[in-house]
Amino acid sequence: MSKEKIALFTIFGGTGDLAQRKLYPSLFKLYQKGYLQEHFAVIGTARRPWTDEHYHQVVADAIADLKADPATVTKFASHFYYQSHDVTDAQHYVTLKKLSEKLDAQYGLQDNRIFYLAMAPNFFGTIAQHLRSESILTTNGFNRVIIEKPFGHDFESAKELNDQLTATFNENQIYRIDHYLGKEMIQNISAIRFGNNIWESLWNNRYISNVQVTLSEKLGVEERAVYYDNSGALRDMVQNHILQILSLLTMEQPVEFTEKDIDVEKVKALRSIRALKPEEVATNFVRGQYAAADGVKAYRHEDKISPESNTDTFVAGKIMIDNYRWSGVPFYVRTGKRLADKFTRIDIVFKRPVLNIFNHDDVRENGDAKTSLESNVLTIKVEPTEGFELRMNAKAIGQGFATNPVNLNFAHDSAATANSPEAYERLIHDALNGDATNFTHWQEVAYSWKFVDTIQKYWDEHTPDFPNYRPGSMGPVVADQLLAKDGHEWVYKQ
Ligand SMILES: NC(=O)C1=CN([C@@H]2O[C@H](COP(=O)(O)OP(=O)(O)OC[C@H]3O[C@@H](n4cnc5c(N)ncnc54)[C@H](OP(=O)(O)O)[C@@H]3O)[C@@H](O)[C@H]2O)C=CC1
Ligand SMILES: O=C1O[C@H](COP(=O)(O)O)[C@@H](O)[C@H](O)[C@H]1O
Repeated sequence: MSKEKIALFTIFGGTGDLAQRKLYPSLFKLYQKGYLQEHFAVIGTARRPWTDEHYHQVVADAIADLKADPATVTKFASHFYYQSHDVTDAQHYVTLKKLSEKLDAQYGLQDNRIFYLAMAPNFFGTIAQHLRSESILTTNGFNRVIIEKPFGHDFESAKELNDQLTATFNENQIYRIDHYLGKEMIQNISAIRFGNNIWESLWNNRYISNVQVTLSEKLGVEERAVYYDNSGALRDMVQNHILQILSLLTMEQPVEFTEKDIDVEKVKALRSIRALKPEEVATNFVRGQYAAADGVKAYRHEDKISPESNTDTFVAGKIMIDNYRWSGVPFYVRTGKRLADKFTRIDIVFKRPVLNIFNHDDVRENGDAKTSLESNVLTIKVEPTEGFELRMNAKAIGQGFATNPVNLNFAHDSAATANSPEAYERLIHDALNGDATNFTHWQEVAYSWKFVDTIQKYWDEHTPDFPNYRPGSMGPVVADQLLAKDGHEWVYKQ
């Protein structure tokens, strides 16, 4: 059976950064792998008056790093068409419909449509409404819309946006992108949990002491200062990526590994997160903003950022899950810009053995049992290395009976990861297949915003003492104290 997928992509925001850095390279990789062949076309739209020839050059430049042979690049780019289009102008949709129908006939696209909204979210509702009112949606093939983040600014705006979208599309036609769900090792969470009895049987509050999720970035806000200053780390990373990861780590085993069953379990997990009362925010969540150091400008002195900005460029928090499996286990999360390094990791910290029988001095202290044995830690390395590490206690070589922690390591080999589809490529492929498993469903978005809104509201009402961390560090000292007061510490320290 041919693996070819047949569709017309209409990219709103076709001249933008996301389209050029992520979408065109991903489409090209799907083309190289034969998922896209003869029966696909792309209409790129935006306001600037580009010609098709110029657009082909932009597409070729966007994939230049992939070092493909020029003939293949030219053939691929020939499937791209540019339409100058202001999304607020109804007349432009009439032209868009004509071009879509022409390309459908030319490439045999069977009325299959993917609308990719790679634009600022305030336009999503307008676009969806025009797609319906100007009858751009087809009746015979599929119509799917891929929505970029951020999906709203808070619960109310997310709901309003969702209402606008669902006036045109059913929930099963809406693909809300969270690119972390397209990452190899995030998808691997389910494989290790449900594919290995040793983990699933220990995956609960009897054996796990705490879980730590770290999404660390070395860079600052780069080109996205205006968006970021209006968002901050909590909205930019916690509401979506971190809570999605948390739902995969904590959900119950789905009846079947299908979109519907996984969504049911993820929603239950997100519903089980203990909502914070306003007075509990300060003891459970801390925020930070980077100062100047070592030639790096302070956040408040970055281009397009107000010198008085109180936007959080770092957040760390403790999240409790009120269900039978997780009651009592803290989930510590942290993310930030201008930290020590660029990496993502999940550390599952197991409870220590109750006694250390190997060292008699340790066994009793003031009549209490005490152990100096280290906790076992399972680390899921999401990036840059993709793999797992397990810290165990083993006998130290030599006389006597001392123990040492040792690490068991597995990393995907670099050849395999080089060929593994990048997140956007994988997610676009899923959307072509009509598989929304690795996209965010509305109820998940809604519960995530409700949790985050309480924290954001408290922060908006209390002025922080910023800046409070050095670029190149792992964030403010309050992030360490958050764990220390529970008798824990971050597994990854600088
Ligand atoms: N860039 C990134 O790395 C990421 C981006 N995102 C999200 O993706 C979306 C796009 O981001 P990004 O590509 O960076 O943004 P850009 O500002 O680079 O692109 C915005 C696009 O919208 C077009 N546009 C603006 N106004 C109109 C209009 N009235 N009618 C038609 N087109 C218009 C612009 O083209 P023109 O000016 O020619 O009209 C441009 O193509 C945003 O929602 C962002 O949050 C999410 C994750 C990462
Ligand atoms: O969604 C976002 O993610 C990126 C980090 O993604 P990664 O795949 O490079 O880890 C972040 O830089 C950006 O601010 C945020 O909007």
